[in-house]
Amino acid sequence: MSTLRGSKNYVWDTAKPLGQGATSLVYIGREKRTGEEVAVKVFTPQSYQRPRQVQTREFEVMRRLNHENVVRLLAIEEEQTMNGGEVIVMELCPNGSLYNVLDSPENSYGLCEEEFVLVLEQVSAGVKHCRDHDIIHRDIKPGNILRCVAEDGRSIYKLTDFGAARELQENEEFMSLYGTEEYLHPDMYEKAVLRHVRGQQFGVHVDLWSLGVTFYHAATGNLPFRPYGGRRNKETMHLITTTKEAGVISGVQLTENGRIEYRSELPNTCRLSLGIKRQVTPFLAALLEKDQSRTWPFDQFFEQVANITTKIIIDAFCPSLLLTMKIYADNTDTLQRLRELVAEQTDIPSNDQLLLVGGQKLSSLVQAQQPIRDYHLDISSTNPIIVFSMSGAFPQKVYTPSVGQFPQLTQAMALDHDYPQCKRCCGVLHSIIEAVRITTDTTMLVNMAVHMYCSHLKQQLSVLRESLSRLDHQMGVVNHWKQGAMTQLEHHLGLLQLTHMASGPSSDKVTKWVKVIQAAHQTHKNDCETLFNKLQGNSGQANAQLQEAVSMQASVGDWDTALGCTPADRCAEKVKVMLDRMKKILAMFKENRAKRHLNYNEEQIHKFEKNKLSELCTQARSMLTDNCLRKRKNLLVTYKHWFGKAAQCQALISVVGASVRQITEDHATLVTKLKNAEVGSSKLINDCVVHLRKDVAASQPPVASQMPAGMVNGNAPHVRLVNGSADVMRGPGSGGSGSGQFSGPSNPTSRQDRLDSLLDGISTSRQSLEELEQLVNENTALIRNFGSLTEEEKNGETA
Ligand SMILES: Nc1ncnc2c1ncn2[C@@H]1O[C@H](COP(=O)(O)OP(=O)(O)OP(=O)(O)O)[C@@H](O)[C@H]1O
Repeated sequence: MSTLRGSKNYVWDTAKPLGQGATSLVYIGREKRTGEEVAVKVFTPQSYQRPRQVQTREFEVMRRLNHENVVRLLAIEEEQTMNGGEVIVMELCPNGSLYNVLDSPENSYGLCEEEFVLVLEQVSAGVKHCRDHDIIHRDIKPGNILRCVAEDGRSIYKLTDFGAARELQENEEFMSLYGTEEYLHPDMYEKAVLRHVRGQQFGVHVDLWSLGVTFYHAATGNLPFRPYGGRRNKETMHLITTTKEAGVISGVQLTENGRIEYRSELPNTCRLSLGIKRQVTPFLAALLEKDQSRTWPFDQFFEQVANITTKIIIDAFCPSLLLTMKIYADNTDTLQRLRELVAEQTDIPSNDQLLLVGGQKLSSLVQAQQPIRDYHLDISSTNPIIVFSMSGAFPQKVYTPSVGQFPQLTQAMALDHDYPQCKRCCGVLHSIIEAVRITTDTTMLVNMAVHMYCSHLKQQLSVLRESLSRLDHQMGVVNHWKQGAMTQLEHHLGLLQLTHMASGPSSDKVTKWVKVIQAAHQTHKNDCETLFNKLQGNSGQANAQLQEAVSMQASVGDWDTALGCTPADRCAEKVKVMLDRMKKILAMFKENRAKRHLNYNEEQIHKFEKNKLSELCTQARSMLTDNCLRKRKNLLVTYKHWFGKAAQCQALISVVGASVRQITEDHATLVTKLKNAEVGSSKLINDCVVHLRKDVAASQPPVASQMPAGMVNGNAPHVRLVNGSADVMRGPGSGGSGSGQFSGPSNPTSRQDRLDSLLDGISTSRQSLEELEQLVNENTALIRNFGSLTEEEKNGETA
């Protein structure tokens, strides 16, 4: 007899249903015209015993929904049989449900992070679409979340089974009972499962509780509330959910009538990173809140989901903790916030963190106020931000990858138990593979971290070496200039003494000026010499420390990259081989369970396989603990020792760095002092010149047409530079003694002008070292020029 059935536009094969629910069977079908595959939900005869309005509600609800994360309704058609009812034709979701995903041994301890975030985001989007149409689902659970696979291989989750759904506003309530007991809100559980009749009304928030249980299940592979004995222990189930305190996200009873273990944190075996756990835990606690006055409105739930799913995820690794991290940051967060988030996971305070990316300091790659979303850095799980403590502090806590516990395997053969036990073993083996992979990755990352830290030390040393050698060079220049400036001041004094000789009536005044200028000059000279000597001493010390740091760095560079579990050990591959063997045993145990009775030979083979299962468990456990985790421990001890040395080297580098900064500052102070010395002395000399000019002007009748204005009214002389080219080091007093050549303007308009130039030059001050050096040169030329003037000219007389 044909198993094909149909409606006007569709046919379906009833031989092999896709799934079965309480009220229906779902089959794969095809559209007659296009051949497109669809899912056809055919209702069981019992379902027609429900009131008509309840039956049609599913159609009505589905007609109103249209969203990527809700299974799409294609048609509602009459089955073409004598008493065929209406069937629902939907898009086909051929990859099972979230329940099937979670039932796979691979996900025994929950989904991986990427998949979990997809579930969170997409299920919430589906629920939001329902809420936007004032619809509550009332039977949210992994079995009612179907999975499709997109073209890029990623999962798409879709809400299905609107058999219990109805229209309900946020402030409305309902009385009827729907849902699957483990996922039911405690109040509904009390009424539907415990049958306590209290006439309770329920609001839309019951969906939030079911979502909380579903997300917990997806995150951990287990239900959050588990009484001993499971479903049959209904009173305890109700007790757990109704007596749990706010913030508690799970309650488990491990022994009959035993204590209930409440937890506010996700279990260690959960595969999610610490980063997302910090986001998800309070979120689950809010959803699993029985007290209506404390439950979230839907808007807050959607907001929180968006908050988690739109975060930027940054990979980081802390070698001192052997911890691989995912940092969940907001779009607008900046470097400081990133440091705070790292501190939350590592306990290394923000201001003690050294963050390296590809060997470079993160702070040198991004700006302090730059939002993280604009970091265009190639950060990934294989190239994470490496987090060190600058002070060399070593955190106390250590992360060890958590794995599940193998069940106690009994010797006796028990067909019903052996299959689920073997399935649990497969789950544990999956978690061991993941732990082994983490251990191998950690080794690689520690090697990378050591390499990066070494190059960071080297980089700093080379910068310091360069800074010190630049400072040494500058010291030479400053010394050169210092001597020149001091010599110049001597020249000025010499010049004044010449003026003194020529000034006759003003001789006493000049003597006073000379004394004042000499005293000031001496003070400046002492000051500059003291600082210069200090600088020389510090620079010598910094150079010696730098040498010490260089040799320390060389010894820090020794690191054995073969420490720890490496890919060359092929540990993960070895455990995978064990898993393949175990899966074969699982398949056999499944068949045997279905047979319910085995003959003698089959029984013997079953027993052999059960022993093999036990051996595989021992082998895998030993591979992890005696090999991988032991090596991991050794790696940490060696790293700790290495980091101690590296941190010492870093500390010395910091000392040298501080010295270099101090030397640079002192250097700047010395330059300022030298400038001040020169400007100060020049000003005194200038004042002296102005006074002396006044005296000269008062004692000799001026020739008005040839006198510069500044000389007549006694104002500060106008600065006119003469470009000298003589070398300042040609010898102190060389200009003053008249031994040099005049190198100023070749044809001065008058000797009076030349004398003015000479005096003007003396009173000129400059801003920068180069300018001052040039001034020294210029003034030396002026002084030399002075020697070629006649006595009259020196007294200001014109030819
Ligand atoms: N569109 C679909 N594509 C693929 N499989 C589907 C589809 N719809 C339903 N199924 C399968 O059929 C099963 C039963 O469907 P559904 O949950 O809608 O039926 P039900 O009778 O309302 O069930 P319940 O007992 O949850 O009320 C689902 O668990 C799923 O495995």
